[in-house]
Amino acid sequence: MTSNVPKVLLNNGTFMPIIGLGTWGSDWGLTFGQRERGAIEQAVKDAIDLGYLHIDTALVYDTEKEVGNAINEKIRQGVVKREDVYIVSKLWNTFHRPDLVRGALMQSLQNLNTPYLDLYLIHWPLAHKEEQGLFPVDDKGNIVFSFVDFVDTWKEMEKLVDDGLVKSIGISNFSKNQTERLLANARIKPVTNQVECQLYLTQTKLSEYLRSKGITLTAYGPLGSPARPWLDSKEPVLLEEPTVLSLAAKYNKTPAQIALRYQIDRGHIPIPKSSNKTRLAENISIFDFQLDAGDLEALNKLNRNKRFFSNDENATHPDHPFNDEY
Ligand SMILES: NC(=O)C1=CN([C@@H]2O[C@H](COP(=O)(O)OP(=O)(O)OC[C@H]3O[C@@H](n4cnc5c(N)ncnc54)[C@H](OP(=O)(O)O)[C@@H]3O)[C@@H](O)[C@H]2O)C=CC1
Ligand SMILES: O=C1CO[C@H](CO)[C@@H](O)[C@@H]1O
Repeated sequence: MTSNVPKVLLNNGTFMPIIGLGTWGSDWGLTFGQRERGAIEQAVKDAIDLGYLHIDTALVYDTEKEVGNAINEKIRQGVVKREDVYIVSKLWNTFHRPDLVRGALMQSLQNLNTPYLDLYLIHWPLAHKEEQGLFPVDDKGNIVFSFVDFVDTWKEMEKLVDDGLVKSIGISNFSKNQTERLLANARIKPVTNQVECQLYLTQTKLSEYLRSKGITLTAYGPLGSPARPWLDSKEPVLLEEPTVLSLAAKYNKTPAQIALRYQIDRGHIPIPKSSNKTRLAENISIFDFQLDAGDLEALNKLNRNKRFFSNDENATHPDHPFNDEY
């Protein structure tokens, strides 16, 4: 398979394609089963045809089966081989207890119909009550917490690498302090921290910290997640920012391409989601230009530390990552 997507060298000697396809169907939020089935499967097939070789999913997205069907179909068609595709999935909060980690991974492998993952992430640093479904709630509708130490979870993640079930492991939504504590106790370093990163939340400090530790930053919601179910129509729209529009005109690119190139030029790995073939093609056509230093600085100035994924329902959990400065 030929693809013009560059790859990033990770701290364990493996390579990750520098842009990935997001597959969180933001259209159905936390209530599964209400979306049109098949859209993600078609998107992944289109994406592979267009040269995407990195697909991001998670057990909790309920898209693993569609992702797996699409990849396996493209393997059957001879478009790609398994080793060409970089598959990322995530351990959900209800499976942090060490005895549950391997079973959760096996469920993901079965859903994806693949013998191994390229990368497995701890989805959030905080745990939820085990064995009561994916969203355990009390009679008031509040999420029920669990207090498993993520270091204990990590030790099980390391064993998955030892056993060849996952090539790399990483973290998601970890703050600097949490990453620091993990590193102090880890035998295998995380290759990435997947966090929200977009023009209103540029993550300057976390990005610098992660770089100093040899950990990449994977940028989720890089387009500002415009289809999130909790969208507030009064909020400014990232892709309509005057700075973004004027740079789009200057470089003869679209606002989305500017937002994505901003991540690439900062050494991040963006994972935009699209189920539309034209936009999929647009989002990957960002390797024929570069933002100059002044323009990067102008984009940095759009930062307002605005999280679209504030995770407020977990704010009282002791491992809630966003009580830390970054
Ligand atoms: N680790 C974590 O906790 C999290 C991880 N993620 C991951 O990150 C991925 C990306 O984040 P996500 O929240 O989906 O948000 P994104 O910022 O990627 O935005 C996706 C939305 O933008 C639209 N879009 C895509 N391309 C364009 C374009 N060129 N111009 C205009 N609009 C466009 C899409 O619509 P359309 O499909 O119609 O093109 C979709 O509605 C997720 O899918 C998921 O895989 C996301 C949230 C949290
Ligand atoms: O990846 C994600 C997608 O959205 C979810 C919310 O609905 C998040 O909890 C999660 O981190």
